Amino acid sequence: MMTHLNGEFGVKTSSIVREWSGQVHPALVASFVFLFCLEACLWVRNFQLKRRLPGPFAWPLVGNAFQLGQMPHIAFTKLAKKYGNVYQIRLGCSDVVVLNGDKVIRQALIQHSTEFAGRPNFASFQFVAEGKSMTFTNYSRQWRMHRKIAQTTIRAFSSANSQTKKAFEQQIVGEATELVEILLKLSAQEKYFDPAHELTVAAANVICALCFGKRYGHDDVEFREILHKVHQFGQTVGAGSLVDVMPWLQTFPNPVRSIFKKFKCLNEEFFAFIKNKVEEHRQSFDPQVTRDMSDAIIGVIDMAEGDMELTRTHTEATVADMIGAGMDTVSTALHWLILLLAKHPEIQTKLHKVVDSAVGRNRLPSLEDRTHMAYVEAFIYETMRFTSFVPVTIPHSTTSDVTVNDLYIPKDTVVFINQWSVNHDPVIWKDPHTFNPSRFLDDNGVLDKDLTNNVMIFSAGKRRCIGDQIAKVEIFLIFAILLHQCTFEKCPDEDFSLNCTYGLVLKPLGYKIRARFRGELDKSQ
Ligand code: HEM
Repeated sequence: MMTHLNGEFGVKTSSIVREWSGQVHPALVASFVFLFCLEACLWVRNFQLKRRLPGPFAWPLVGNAFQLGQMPHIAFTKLAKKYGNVYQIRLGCSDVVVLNGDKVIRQALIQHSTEFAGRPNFASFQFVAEGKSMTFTNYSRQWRMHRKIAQTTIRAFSSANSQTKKAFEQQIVGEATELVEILLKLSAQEKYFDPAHELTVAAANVICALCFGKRYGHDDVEFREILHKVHQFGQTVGAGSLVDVMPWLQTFPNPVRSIFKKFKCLNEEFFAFIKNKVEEHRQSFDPQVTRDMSDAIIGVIDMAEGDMELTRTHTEATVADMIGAGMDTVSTALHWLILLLAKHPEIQTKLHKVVDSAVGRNRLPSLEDRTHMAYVEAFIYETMRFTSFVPVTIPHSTTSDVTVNDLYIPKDTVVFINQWSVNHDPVIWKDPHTFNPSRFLDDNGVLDKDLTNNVMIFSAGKRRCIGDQIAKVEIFLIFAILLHQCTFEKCPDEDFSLNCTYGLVLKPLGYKIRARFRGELDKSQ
């Protein structure tokens, strides 16, 4: 019934590391040696001048970049055992402080929320939404205003009142029922398949309907391309990405520079798609009728241009932030949920019983059923905790000097927040490497809210995810409907390991399942 995580998580080699192993021209080797010596001299000087935090020895030029391996969050957790929960590494030319463990991370993000609310001045961040992305800009008065507008817009279209709540719910139910149909179609003639693409389209359609009032077919070619770009984006901006910490790699041909060029292109193409959609909205904009989130943002930012520091490009960037953040994350959660469901048939049977007894067989699950399905919620929380599929947040930076755990961190330091270490912290989790949804239920089968609050997947503090509530609603409803309608069986030829690819999100490596229909709704009851 339980899955042990140790040794089960594997990883597909990151494209940077894989490509880096190629040959470079001798002249470049000479430049490399020169730079290495220069950096060594600077390093010795800095070492004598700076008050350093604990941390591993950092090699000149590359620092600790190649010590992080293919799963940086695991390497960070191992280093914490040796150097404590606050330590410093060096990545290329950047000093990076890594925060680990529940206590330290909450102390930093909640008690010192403003000090840790910055974003580093990374080269890649300047290319996201022409440098106007709320997600990737540093802490400032303008950023606070930008974030407030984005948050208020999300609330207005998901939870502001019973009418918006119902409309949002109906949109999700529509996507989930279409998803069921497609999964069953793909399972025809006993076929096994990877559900990744269908889950991505379902999640993407929910956020596209909110932003543009439009959804796409599962085979739409233009949409497929956009989804692919969002996926590639996440592969480049995760912690441990070399493009930002070794800017000198951009000065001569090498695989990292190629990856960076590709990153710029995909950002331009993705932003062009968003701009085009927002421009269509501007053409037909009517201040009396707010059709969707694009209209709402146009109504606030475009219409107040001149009175506010935000421009029309910020309008487009806000929409890009929502679409970019809302697609890959929710679909990855669903991808892990189905993998773990198929991997644990005995848990799946229990979940079916819970759903049937809360909902019956004459209607589909709704949000109101949530309180009667504690075990379903527990399964979702345990999946988030166990996989920690956003293992490290988007990099933070300090906005002023700050002390954490009695250790001094200067202003403008890059900070990595290791969420995986919170979710596997042995101080708060019993057997953290065991998959056990029941850990979230008390003796009466009621969901333990204190424990669910300990799961960290949406970060905390001033940079906490602004889509957390809509993500939770979406994940619960889609998952509950899939459970109500289908049984998922794993392909017997596969070992169903928890191998994954590393990026901003950890994605399961392709796996195959089959969906079986659990029977027509009995409308006569
Ligand atoms: C399961 C789904 C999701 C997960 C696990 C997730 C997780 C995260 C994490 C870890 C961050 C970074 C926080 C930090 O840097 O400390 C973040 C930021 C963000 N998320 Fe989400 N997210 C999810 C869904 C969504 C959705 C559906 C939306 C929008 C509609 C969204 C919008 C954002 C935005 C705009 C930010 C940037 C916040 C800022 O920099 O101030 N997310 N999310």
